[in-house]
Formats: sequence, structure tokens, C-alpha cells
Amino acid sequence: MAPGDDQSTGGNVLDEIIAGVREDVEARQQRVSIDELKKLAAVAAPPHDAYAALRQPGVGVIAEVKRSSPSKGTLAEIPDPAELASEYAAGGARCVSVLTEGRWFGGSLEDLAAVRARIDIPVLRKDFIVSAYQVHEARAWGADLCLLIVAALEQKVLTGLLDRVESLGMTALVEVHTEEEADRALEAGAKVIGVNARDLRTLEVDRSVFERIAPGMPNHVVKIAESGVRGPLDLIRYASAGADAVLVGEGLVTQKSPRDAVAELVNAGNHPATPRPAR
Ligand SMILES: O=P(O)(O)OC[C@@H](O)[C@@H](O)c1c[nH]c2ccccc12
Repeated sequence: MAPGDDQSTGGNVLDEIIAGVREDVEARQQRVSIDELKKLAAVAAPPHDAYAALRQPGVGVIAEVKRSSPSKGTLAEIPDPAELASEYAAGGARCVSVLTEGRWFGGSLEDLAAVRARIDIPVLRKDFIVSAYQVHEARAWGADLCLLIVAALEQKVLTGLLDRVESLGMTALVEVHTEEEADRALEAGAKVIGVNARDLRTLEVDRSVFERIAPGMPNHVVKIAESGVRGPLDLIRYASAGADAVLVGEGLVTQKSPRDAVAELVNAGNHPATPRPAR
């Protein structure tokens, strides 16, 4: 984006990220067609039931493989994402999230494939998905869940992508940051909704957003609190507001023992004094 040329994008980070994602998707589409992706998906292991995994008793942990972020730059080198994911799984994570966006988050589809090959719990493709092509990519590379960010998608596109994700046997994690976005997620038929404490337009974190939005969602919806979890106290706070699971990146990748850090959160999520999500 040229300096002073922020009118076409509205000047927010999310739009800037998505412009880069669209370019990268177009380049990949030149090399691998959607039909080829479908053939790869046909021989991939079938998707795990992530919805069932997320509805287990207690508050779950989705542990994220995250090298860098637009707000903080490099968080951790992560030379072997599969090794990190297996530490997460050993610590009791319910799912592993893998950032596949390259420009801002340092991720890749190769990271996703490496993680998929190593662990036997559901894997989320964490990216800025704006086209059906990316959903087919996710399945071909072994994802069980796809992130769909409401703020990045018009309602018709959101509904179409959600249907596409489900038609391939995967689960959509639909991300919201406001009440209005939560209404749009429900309207589209989302069964798993993540409330991101971080505003992707400004990158500011406000942990009270989950408490405002989640209690208004129906019981059948799996509610995930995303971002800003530094330790068990944040998990317990989100649990009191009805979280089924928390999604944690920075708070794990920066720890000496990511396995112990996950286990500590998982123990808090299973503790008898921790509030249970309403079912
Ligand atoms: O590192 P944190 O604060 O624990 O956040 C993890 C996760 O919520 C964050 O990476 C995230 C949430 N939604 C996203 C959308 C795209 C990229 C990244 C994200």
C-alpha cells in the first residue's frame, strides 16, 4: 500500500492483510487447480469431529502455532512446528491451531501439513479465508477446522464459505468481535463461534468483549474465547462468561515448556471450581 493511499482499504490492518492474502492465493491457484486440490482431499485422512472434541466436559484449550503477529513482530522461531504441536497435544490441548498466513504471521501450508502428520487431534487452519479455493486447500492439507472471520466477509460469502467447509466434513470456527458480527455468524448458521478479544482493524485487545457478547449466544453454539490468554486466571475469567474453550498463541509459544503451559491451562479448565459452560 502506498503511503497516504489508505482510502481504498479504509486504512485498517485487516484490509491490508487481506489484500496480500488475495495476491498469494491467486499465485497458488496458477500452480494448483481446485480440481487437483479435490483429488488430494480425496486421499487425505478424513476430518476429525472437531465439534465433538470441543464439547467435551470442562473448558478446553486450543493451542496455536504462531511465529509472529502484526502487533508484536516475531514471537518465537518455531523451527519444528510438528514438534511444538506434539508438545501441545501431550499437554492436553483439545485442538491445535496453525497459522498458515505467511506475510504477517510467518506461517505456511507446509506447517499445517507437518502438524497434521504428527498429531491425532483436530487441527485448525488459521488464515484469512476469503475464497472457496482456500477451503479446499485446507482440506487437501489435512485441516479439520477452518477459521472464517466475519469482519472480512460479506454475509453471502460468509454463508457460502461456511456451507463449503461443512460440505467437506470440516467444522467452521466463525470469528466475531462485535454483537452485530455475532448476529451475522448465527444468521449464517455457525455452530462454533470464536470471540476475538483483539480488534483486527486496530489490533487492540479488550478481554471484556467475550463477556459482553458470548452470554447472548444459544447453548448449542460452542463458544471460544480468542486472544490475550496469559495464564489460568484469564481462562477462569473466560469460563465464568461461558467459554467452552480458549484459543492461545503468544502465551504458549513464548514459554520455556509449552507442554507444561498447556497442561496448566487444561488443569484450570478441568478444575471443579471452574465454571462449566451452559449446555
Ligand atoms: O496470541 P494470542 O493473543 O493468544 O492470540 C491467539 C489468537 O487468538 C490470534 O492469533 C488470532 C485470533 N484471530 C485471529 C485471526 C487471524 C490471525 C490470528 C488470530
